[in-house]
Amino acid sequence: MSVSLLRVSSVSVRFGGLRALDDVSLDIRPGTITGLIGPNGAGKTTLFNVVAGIQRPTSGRVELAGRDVTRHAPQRRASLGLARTFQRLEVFGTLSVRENLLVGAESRRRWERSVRPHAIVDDVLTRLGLGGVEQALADQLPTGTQRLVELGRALATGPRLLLLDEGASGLDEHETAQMAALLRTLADEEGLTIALVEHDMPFVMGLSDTVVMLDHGQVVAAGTPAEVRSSAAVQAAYLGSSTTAGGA
Ligand SMILES: Nc1ncnc2c1ncn2[C@@H]1O[C@H](COP(=O)(O)OP(=O)(O)OP(=O)(O)O)[C@@H](O)[C@H]1O
Repeated sequence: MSVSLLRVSSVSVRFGGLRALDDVSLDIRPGTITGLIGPNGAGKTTLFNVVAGIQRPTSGRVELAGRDVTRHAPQRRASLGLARTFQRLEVFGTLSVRENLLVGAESRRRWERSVRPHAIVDDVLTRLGLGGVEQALADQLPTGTQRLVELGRALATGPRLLLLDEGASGLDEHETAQMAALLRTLADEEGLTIALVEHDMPFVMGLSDTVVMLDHGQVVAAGTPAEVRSSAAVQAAYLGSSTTAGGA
């Protein structure tokens, strides 16, 4: 039996009268890529926030590697192997690429005292092909490279589970394909578990092992990309749009 790395059980989040999440459950197996789709306002970011510990659920439970983390602060979850990136690019523009990655590596040292931050950064620079720009200031780099820096900073914390909130947003077709290949390699060769929110349907469907669709805070479809693509819920939500979802 394969053990879930992430288990979300019956999670609901209410903002006043609004049910942003309504009894959501999902399991993510180690080393897999899960794509989270759904129209604007479906609850995708709220679900990420619940998993990351930024949003306390009104009810339900979150387990990371078999441990109940529902009441754990974000930093404690990070120490258990959770990292996330944000919808808006969040690189430190006035720091160099190396310094950006060091922020991630230094935070890892808080819970793993033996790590050598510069060695971690060297490794991430190599894995992401960023060695040539390590001294460049992040905000002087093109969006595609900044997305890699953001990813690199998350990787430098040594995650087991990476939450990517629109990590391919703003990338051109070529960069998007490169990002997909990179994420696939991280999952297949390093066993990294990835959950991603993405509006680019070909990207999600081509990359994910499992796709989960949220609508009005509920899981309305879940399965392989082929299963989800043919589900009535997806057909209804995205009828007439084969390339993008949600319109963001
Ligand atoms: N802090 C908050 N207070 C009140 N309502 C909120 C809050 N955060 C989110 N919401 C509402 O909860 C619902 C779900 O929002 P959420 O951002 O999770 O959706 P999403 O699927 O990520 O949307 P998008 O694709 O546009 O990013 C929306 O109706 C949103 O307006």
